[in-house]
Amino acid sequence: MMELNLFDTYRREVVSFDPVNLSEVGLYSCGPTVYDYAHIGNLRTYLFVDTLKRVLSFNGYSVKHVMNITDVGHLVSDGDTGEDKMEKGARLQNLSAWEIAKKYEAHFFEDMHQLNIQIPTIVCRATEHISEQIEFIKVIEEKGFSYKTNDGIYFDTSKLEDYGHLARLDVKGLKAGARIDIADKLNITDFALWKFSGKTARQMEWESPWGKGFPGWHIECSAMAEKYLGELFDIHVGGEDHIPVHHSNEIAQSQAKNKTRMANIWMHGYFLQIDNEKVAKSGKSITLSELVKKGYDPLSYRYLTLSAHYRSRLNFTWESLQGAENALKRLRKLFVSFGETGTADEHYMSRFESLVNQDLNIPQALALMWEMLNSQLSPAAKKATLLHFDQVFGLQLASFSQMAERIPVEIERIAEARFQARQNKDWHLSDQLREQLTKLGYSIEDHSDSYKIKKI
Ligand SMILES: Nc1ncnc2c1ncn2[C@@H]1O[C@H](COP(=O)(O)OP(=O)(O)OP(=O)(O)O)[C@@H](O)[C@H]1O
Ligand SMILES: [Zn+2]
Repeated sequence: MMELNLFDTYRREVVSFDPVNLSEVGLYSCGPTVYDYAHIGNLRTYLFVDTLKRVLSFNGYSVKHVMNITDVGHLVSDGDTGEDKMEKGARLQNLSAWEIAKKYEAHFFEDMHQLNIQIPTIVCRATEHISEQIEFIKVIEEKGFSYKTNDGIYFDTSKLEDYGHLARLDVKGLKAGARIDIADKLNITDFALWKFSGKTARQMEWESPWGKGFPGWHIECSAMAEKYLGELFDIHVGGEDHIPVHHSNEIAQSQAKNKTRMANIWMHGYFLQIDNEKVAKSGKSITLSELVKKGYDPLSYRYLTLSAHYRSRLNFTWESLQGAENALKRLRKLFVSFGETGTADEHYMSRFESLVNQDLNIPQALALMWEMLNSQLSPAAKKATLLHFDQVFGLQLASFSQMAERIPVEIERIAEARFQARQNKDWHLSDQLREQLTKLGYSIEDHSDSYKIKKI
């Protein structure tokens, strides 16, 4: 087997992957905060995690992937101040925090499905692991790494010699230049482990040895990763914004309790940007269903993300999405035109493996795919090689049938009218149009904000 090399943010270098346990790789990725729709920036990070997982499987590893759902405790500001994003979402949308969590978690998995992202082995909600988080904080407290203020229990980052190593934080410099109010905190980098409910009534709160309240955002990942993957596992993943705060704090908690840095390799996906600004819920934001409504195939977005290396920022434009869609359509046409599949080509397979194993060089692997398609290989060999590559790309070529692209305009028109009727809650008209489609030999698969036409 060829060596697999991955970039470790902790060491700032490409390292050879050497799993803790050969029979199963332990992978943890930070999941969504379910107070709003995920935007395509968030989805870029989940696509990166999915590609990483596919590369691990491609190398013969079985992967235990754990992902959390943040449904409590993620405050509006990274500095442990401001409202809880869940409670704020609930207030703005006139739903309970629990309803908000349920609603957006369902939307999130819908997006995952549309992008052909494999579901993690274990999905764990923060609100369902409160006792594990309390136990974790208790040990941190016993070991002398915490202190109490008026509004909660805080982690004392000055107790660790190398706090912030992951981010190469200049803690002394931060202190000297501090202009922000650190309230009752002892150090600017200290963070909440448990927050008290205080005077304002909360929808989500629990009893604890320190009083009624809720966990800080970072403790859920340390506690749940340890529960499902142990004190030291293989790879921990998230977006680049997690490096200075969230992941630095996860590491601090696990160092205090277990004397480990949680994972041997820390990997980070870089931002999707629009006009060179981070795509963000509070700023420029586009959702997957907006792309679908404009007529794009979700997998075109997947293709677009494959065209940039995960450690470089990607600037989203509609032109680039259109380019990806054109490429994907061409790929599907070629795939179908090749007819029966044959034997994959050894030479291209080995070049492909060395590219994906070199810190996931997917853009070059994609270029290699086009080189192979334009080569002198037989159609049957091309098809087999393409299917081999698609284990990593995840473009679902194997299940793509020619029919998918040949929906008659008339059928599209009726389906769209039915979608509009559904949006207007005109159930009678919507049912009539569905019947009409069934008679014409088509069925509709409904999604929350879109639909898919299928030949019966
Ligand atoms: N523009 C972006 N490009 C790529 N990944 C992103 C982007 N914005 C956030 N992420 C990542 O998406 C994942 C989900 O994060 P989460 O649901 O907490 O959203 P968020 O960080 O609150 O998003 P936002 O900043 O838009 O409010 C995290 O791993 C985060 O690092
Ligand atoms: Zn996390």
